[in-house]
Amino acid sequence: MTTLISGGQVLSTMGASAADVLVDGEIIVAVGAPGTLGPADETIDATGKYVLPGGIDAHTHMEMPFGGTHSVDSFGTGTTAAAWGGTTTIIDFAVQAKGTSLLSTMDKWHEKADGNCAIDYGFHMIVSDVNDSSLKEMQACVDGGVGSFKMFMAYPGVFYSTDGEILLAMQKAREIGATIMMHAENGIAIDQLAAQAFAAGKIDPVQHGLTRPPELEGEATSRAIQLAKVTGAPLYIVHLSASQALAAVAEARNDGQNVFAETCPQYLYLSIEDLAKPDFEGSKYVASPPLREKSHQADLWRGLRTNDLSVVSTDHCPFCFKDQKELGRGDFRAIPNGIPGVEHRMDLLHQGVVAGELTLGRWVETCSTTPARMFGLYPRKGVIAAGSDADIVIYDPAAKQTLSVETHHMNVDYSAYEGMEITGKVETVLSRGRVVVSPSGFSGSTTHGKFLSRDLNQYLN
Ligand SMILES: NC(=O)NCCC(=O)O
Ligand SMILES: [Zn+2]
Ligand SMILES: [Zn+2]
Repeated sequence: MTTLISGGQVLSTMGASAADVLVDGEIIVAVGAPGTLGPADETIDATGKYVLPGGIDAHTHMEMPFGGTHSVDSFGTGTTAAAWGGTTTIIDFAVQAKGTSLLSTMDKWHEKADGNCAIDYGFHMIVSDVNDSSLKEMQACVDGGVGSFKMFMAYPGVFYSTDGEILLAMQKAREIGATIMMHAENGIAIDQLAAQAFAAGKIDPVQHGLTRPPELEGEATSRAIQLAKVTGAPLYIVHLSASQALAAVAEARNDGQNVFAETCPQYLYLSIEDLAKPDFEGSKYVASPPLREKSHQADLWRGLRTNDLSVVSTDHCPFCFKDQKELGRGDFRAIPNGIPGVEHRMDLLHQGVVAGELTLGRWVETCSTTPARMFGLYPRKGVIAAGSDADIVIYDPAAKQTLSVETHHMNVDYSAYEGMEITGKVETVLSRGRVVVSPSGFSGSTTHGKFLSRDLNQYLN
């Protein structure tokens, strides 16, 4: 079966150019001047639209156990919502519980995801129990296509690793060519501040932000960078939110160190004012690192332009307001951490293009091409080119939409972006050549997505 996408502006990291795209089965077979390809079994008219590589969200948490509950999107509902929003690949986190092995964790995540995804998916591994055997197992994870390991300087007693444990994992990563991803917040200091606030009767959601000051993200980021320098391991800072952390990343990159960072749409658009909303509404915005003062946002947009921030991921981790966020009424420390967003990343970053913060090329680069390159998926994913998977988004840059819980497809009872007006909308999405979203609705299936075993040799290009 062949499909011709004709008349559109094909986007790459270089910007837009008028071209047609021919798909045969699951693969793009040609990209050519308008009118030069085809005929095909089916033609999709993309006149006036962008034709871009499907989004790659390198940071999601489907069905994640956290804070005594689970994030509410299953792999099925979460990947379906992702597809609606123009994301055709996710990389989710398998979570090692203390006392368990990395390999049994990987098996468990395969059981959850395999046969249950609407789009292709890979895994990173969260290492929360550093010991001789888990260090050894890191190589087996790499062999199983999982070559990136997230560690936490936050959440003492849960996911937290000491500096010594981080050093050991970084040494191993350096030895086997893997990447360490870091949740960089000083969790030991934060827990003291949070306990003091609670003891003083300060219980509201905004305290989550006030007790996690940006300096403690900056400090942890600098510490992770120094540990990476000593060990020679590449480092990827996840969900960077604060100007102080960005400055540390920029300095390391200027010095030529292999340090990379992502930010997330919530840090570009939402702020501590959302966390301070009355009637416990602020709980909808509790995530770590927390939403910051608005003054950080301009620095983050600049970081995206200068490539000190290389990737935009969502850190999609949805908990319902009712029954889940509610667990922390009376104690902000018990509010499950996470904000839903897997469906909206492409639209929200397109707003950056509309506002003049990003070029079209940078939109594609931060949301698709760079995550593909960094995590061993390029050129199979992240580019519209002959030989690549036909993961293609046809995007109408002039369409208008309003984000809302009433219209989104994520399995969560609120939208963090309720009422936000967006210019631009996904019109059609192909996942490996199959139309999964079109103006007639969702036509995919949650058995379509395949596990992506990632190639370490492609990492961090
Ligand atoms: N970010 C967050 O609040 N929840 C998900 C877990 C994590 O990424 O730290
Ligand atoms: Zn994290
Ligand atoms: Zn996360």
